Amino acid sequence: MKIKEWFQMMTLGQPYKYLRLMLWCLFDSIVMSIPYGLMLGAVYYLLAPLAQPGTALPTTALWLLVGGFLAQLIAYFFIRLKTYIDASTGYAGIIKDSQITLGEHLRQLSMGFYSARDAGDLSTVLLRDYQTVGDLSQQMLPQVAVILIRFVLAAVLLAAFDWRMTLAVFLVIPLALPFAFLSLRRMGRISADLQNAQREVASGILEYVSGIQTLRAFHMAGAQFQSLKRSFERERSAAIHMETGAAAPVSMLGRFVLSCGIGLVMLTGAFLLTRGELEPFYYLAFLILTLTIYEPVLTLFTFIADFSRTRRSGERIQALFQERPLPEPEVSQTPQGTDITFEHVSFAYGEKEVLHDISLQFPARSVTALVGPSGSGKSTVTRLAARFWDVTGGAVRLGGVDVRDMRTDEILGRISVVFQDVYLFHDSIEANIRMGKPDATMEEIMEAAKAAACHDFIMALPDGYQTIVGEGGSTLSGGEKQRISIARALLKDAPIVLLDEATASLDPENEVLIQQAISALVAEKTVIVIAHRLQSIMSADNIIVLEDGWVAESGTHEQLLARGGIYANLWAEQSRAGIWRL
Ligand SMILES: Nc1ncnc2c1ncn2[C@@H]1O[C@H](COP(=O)(O)OP(=O)(O)OP(=O)(O)O)[C@@H](O)[C@H]1O
Repeated sequence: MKIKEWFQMMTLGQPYKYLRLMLWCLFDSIVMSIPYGLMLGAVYYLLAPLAQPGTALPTTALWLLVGGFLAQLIAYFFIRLKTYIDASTGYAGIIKDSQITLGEHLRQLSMGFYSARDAGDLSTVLLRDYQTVGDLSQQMLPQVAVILIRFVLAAVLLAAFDWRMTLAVFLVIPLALPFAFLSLRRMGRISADLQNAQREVASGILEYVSGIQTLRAFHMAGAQFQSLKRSFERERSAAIHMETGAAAPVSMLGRFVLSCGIGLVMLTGAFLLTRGELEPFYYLAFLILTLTIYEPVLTLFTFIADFSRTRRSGERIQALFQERPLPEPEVSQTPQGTDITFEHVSFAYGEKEVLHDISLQFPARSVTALVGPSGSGKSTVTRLAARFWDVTGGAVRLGGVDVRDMRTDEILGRISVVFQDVYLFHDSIEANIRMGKPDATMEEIMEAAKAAACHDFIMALPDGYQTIVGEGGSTLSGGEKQRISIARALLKDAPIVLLDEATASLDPENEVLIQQAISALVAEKTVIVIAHRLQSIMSADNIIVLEDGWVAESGTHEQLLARGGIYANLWAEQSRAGIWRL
């Protein structure tokens, strides 16, 4: 990876803001290095009388050095304070801005992106990955800046004293680096294991918590917990492996090589000293400065483990940024009417084509039902009508306009979607219904709730419309949730309704109520309904039977029965199964 790309990734796409912060850190590090210079000066003045007996101690110079040291202390206090405050608020700002930008970006991604995405995975990126990158770039990059400054300053200073000693100081650094890079690769592999284990744990927890009721009902909570426990175990052993298998050896190795460096400096110095080619003062100066150079290098070594972990987090954040939204037209065209047509539409999820050159008509203000075996492509058709994805061949038209020539919000503004997987937010019932029309009055909300047959059960709740719904709607029954989602759609009053009929069989009372709510919703609308029970769509204006992504047959209920094809068989099967309750 190029340094520029890496820097872009580590600074969460805001390198200039980050560089400004880093300049302060550099300044801070220069000021922090001043005492070393002053100390060397003091040592020099103290040693001078020893080297030439009879000379007086240069007290003025020594006092000046002490004064300089005090001034540095005061200056450093304020600079440190400024750097600390700026850095903390600055980094927090960088992370926040990047998260907001990512949030905005995610908002623009196609609905299809979400339906194919694991929620645990996304939240890992938004929470854990951001934290990992944030923590490290906050700690590591300033350290790198400090190391660079100290290196350059010390190298210049030392080279001015004695080039042979300078060589001895820096010789071990390139020797230690290859080991560090070798370990970096090894750690890359180990940290990939660790991150996979962490992701597995995050998804496992989410799944366990959301599915706990189902699991308990099937006496599977224990078994599923065992699998979650195994994920925890894997995470733990990967973390231990990371420390013992890679991090510890790297820092030990680095420490060893650099300790050899101190030995080398002492040896070279002693050799030059005995030959009279080096003054004792310079020998002392080298010993002090060698330590100040090696110390940050060691810190850098210990950062290597964190760096490889962070790199993957950074890559995952970038991968989300690189997800492209569906192309939006410059000017959104206005559809004439609300009919939907599929013209020779083909569609594939990745490599797998699931709709093959199909042409369909969904006339305005009429109910068209989609029927067919599981996996025949019914849901895909409804989702393509709302442009969750773009077709791979042909075109989907809304009111004569290709949906690709309309802005997504223009399309979704005309469509009410009532799918099976109803999601209610952890908010009041009123707020959940209001989503359909943010500026609706309370009367309108109640009217919609009445039409969707949920007003009575809402009023029976202790807090009525202000009752807070559990996350995902968990405190309401399936039928109640579905009716609230219908009330939401009724309030939106969009001219097109996409409806996925519930597969789960509901109790007769709920079923009647839902049918009543649906009848209110679909009146005078362009409706595409996915029907699982044929009896509920007998009166549909048109029924399209899909099979393996092809249109097998279409017509009214009577026409299809008379035809004696797939529909007639399905009808006979469902009649035999005695599904009807009416
Ligand atoms: N997000 C997806 N990624 C990959 N393949 C998918 C995706 N969604 C659906 N499919 C596949 O596309 C095919 C058609 O699926 P679709 O959900 O449209 O069928 P369906 O008729 O609505 O089925 P069901 O009645 O069971 O809901 C199936 O083979 C399914 O496995």
